[in-house]
Amino acid sequence: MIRRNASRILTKFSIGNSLNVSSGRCSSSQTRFLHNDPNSDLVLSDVQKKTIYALSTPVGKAGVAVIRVSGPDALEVWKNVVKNNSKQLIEPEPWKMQRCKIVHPERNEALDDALAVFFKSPKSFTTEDVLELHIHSGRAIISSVLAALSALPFCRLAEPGEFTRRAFNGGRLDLTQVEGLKDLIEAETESQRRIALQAAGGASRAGFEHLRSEIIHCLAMVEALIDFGEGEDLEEGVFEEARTKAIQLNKAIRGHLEDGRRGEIIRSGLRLAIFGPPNAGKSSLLNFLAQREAAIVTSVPGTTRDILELSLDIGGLPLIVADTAGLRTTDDLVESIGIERARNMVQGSNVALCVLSLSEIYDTTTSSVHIPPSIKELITTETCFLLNKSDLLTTPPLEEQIRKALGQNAWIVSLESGQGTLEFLRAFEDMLKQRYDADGDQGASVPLVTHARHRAHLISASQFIDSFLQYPSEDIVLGAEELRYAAQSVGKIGGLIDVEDILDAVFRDFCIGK
Ligand SMILES: Nc1nc2c(ncn2[C@@H]2O[C@H](COP(=O)(O)OP(=O)(O)OP(=O)(O)O)[C@@H](O)[C@H]2O)c(=O)[nH]1
Ligand SMILES: [K+]
Ligand SMILES: [Mg+2]
Repeated sequence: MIRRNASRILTKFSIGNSLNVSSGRCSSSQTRFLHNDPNSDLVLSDVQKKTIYALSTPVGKAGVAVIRVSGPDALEVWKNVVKNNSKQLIEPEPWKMQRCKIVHPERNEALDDALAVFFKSPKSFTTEDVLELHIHSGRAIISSVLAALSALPFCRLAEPGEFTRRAFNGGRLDLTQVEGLKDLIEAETESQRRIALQAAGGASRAGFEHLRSEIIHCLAMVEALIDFGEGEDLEEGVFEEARTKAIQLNKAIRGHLEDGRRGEIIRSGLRLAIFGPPNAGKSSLLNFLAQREAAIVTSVPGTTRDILELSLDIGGLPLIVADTAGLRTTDDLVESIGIERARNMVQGSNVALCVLSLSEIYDTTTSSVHIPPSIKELITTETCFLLNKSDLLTTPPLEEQIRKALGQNAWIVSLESGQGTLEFLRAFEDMLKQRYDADGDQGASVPLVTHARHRAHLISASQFIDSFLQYPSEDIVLGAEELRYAAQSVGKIGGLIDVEDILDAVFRDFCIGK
């Protein structure tokens, strides 16, 4: 009786492709995958079965190049090409580097003096048998070894990303780890590296898996209620408990969604817009940040017309810094288009830095700050201020004074003399790290959502949970559907579907049927 009910739950969850369809149930160590299209037949297709090889390092002259081989015949590849000095077979000792000669399988000619290592399945990157040949990196050597491998009829050249694809299919990596691995390779700054390493190492996977198992736990309560009914076999109050849990879960999901998009911003680069009136020193600031004469600086107001963007690493954060046209009313057609672009740039930025000439906005007699209306309309509570040209005032105000009018993120500098610039840079970096960085001790914690895809699935999970909460206890069958969809939405983030945890949750938490 219990088993029948349990397998009914299981059947409902058997969506997507199964690696072991005929066996019905997966053992807890096995993992099943939900591909984006649940009807696709991607799993273990012919493409997967063959042994593949590829150069894993860039082509060119260097000390070492690595050729990777993966698949059921990796050992066969070893036997054909990995030999000792007398061109005799070497027995592979798994996971141990072995000195060898790489030999052409047909001509028996030594191609290179090398190191080889055999990774026995499943303890390998792809979970298949893997062979790595560490050869000297030179065009002729690399092509002779690749040609030798192509002479083996049971091997073929790998498609782009195919090793990682196999690691995913084998359950070594989930989708967040695949994305993390790609981001790690592409990381250009410290914060990007840190965030990608977390994801590649499985921290995002663990976070999403936890969320999904909590939803499943909630679903299991509702399922038990449907199957056994409250009162007889189940304790009272299960429905309320499920609702309370669902409310908590939605709160947790919203917490992840309301992270200021830090993860996505760090991956793609933080957009910093420099804006302000003409001649304030906006282009001078860009040049200071870039440490080169990237933008034209002249005493002519309206020098910058179009947007000039540079990618910079500031304090380990990736910034896309935009210098913009000075904001003023003008009859010049070209300049007015530039000003329109500047406004859009400020509004679309993550951080806006307003550069003002201190002598023009600070009244020394009244100690007050006056900002032109064309600038004022673009200012928000998040706007940062750089009051430039302090050298033009005999007694410039203290930063504390101007912060009373402009907020904490305001600094006084002279980009010409260099006065205050390093202090500004340090404080500005700290502020950015506080807002965006994924460094545990410096700023905020590592964000869970690093891709728009994660966000979309989390939003739909949250909506399904909301729908569940709309149903009264008489309609829990319909409510359960919503929870099921919520779990699936979170499952899609990692591309993983593991059915065993549903059953575990049911049997662990309820004393059913005694
Ligand atoms: N005295 C003084 N002059 C400065 C300072 N910073 C910049 N300047 C000068 O101010 C003028 C304008 O500088 P830019 O950097 O071109 O100013 P901008 O805001 O980009 O100007 P537009 O592109 O025309 O809007 C140039 O002559 C700079 O040399 C400063 O700290 N002190
Ligand atoms: K100028
Ligand atoms: Mg300029």
